[in-house]
Amino acid sequence: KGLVVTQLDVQPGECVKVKGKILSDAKGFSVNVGKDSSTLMLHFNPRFDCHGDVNTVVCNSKEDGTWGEEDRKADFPFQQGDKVEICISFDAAEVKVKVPEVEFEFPNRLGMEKIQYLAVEGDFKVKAIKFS
Ligand SMILES: C=CCO[C@@H]1O[C@H](CO)[C@@H](O[C@@H]2O[C@H](CO)[C@H](O)[C@H](OCc3cn(Cc4cccc(/C=C/CN=C(N)N)c4)nn3)[C@H]2O)[C@H](O)[C@H]1NC(C)=O
Repeated sequence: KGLVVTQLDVQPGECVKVKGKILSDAKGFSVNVGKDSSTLMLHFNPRFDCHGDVNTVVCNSKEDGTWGEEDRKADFPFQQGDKVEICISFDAAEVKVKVPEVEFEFPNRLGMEKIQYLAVEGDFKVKAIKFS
């Protein structure tokens, strides 16, 4: 199922860092932060080849189990087999996802004031997580 961390209390301006390795035959993976699995500030979903998407980062929010509008990003700074470090931070207006060379932004649609939940799913092997 993947790594799930609950009972977090990450405040605006703080950073959730996920270090790991993308599988060499990855089809996709996702990093999810929010309140719980049904209420996500951000579903960050790089797709190598899945759901009909090729090399596309799909971002979305989820409110009480209902997906919001998808936001497909132009950049795709990932390669199968890569080691990556993904840093997520947020403020009242937006969520930022920093990876080497690229920073993605996504609106804080739900106006969440803290991150209590982190889940990493799919073709990604988590090596470390750090909260700073
Ligand atoms: C065109 C038809 C209608 O439009 C499509 O409609 C689909 C269903 O709504 C959307 O898809 C949905 O989009 C959502 C975001 O909005 C979530 O990503 C959701 O996934 C949830 C989910 C996560 N997870 C765990 C997970 C996450 C990542 C990888 C894996 C597994 C890797 C597989 N590895 C292998 N096999 N080696 C597993 N499971 N389900 C996805 O189903 C498509 O984007 C959308 N496409 C477009 C262009 O609009």
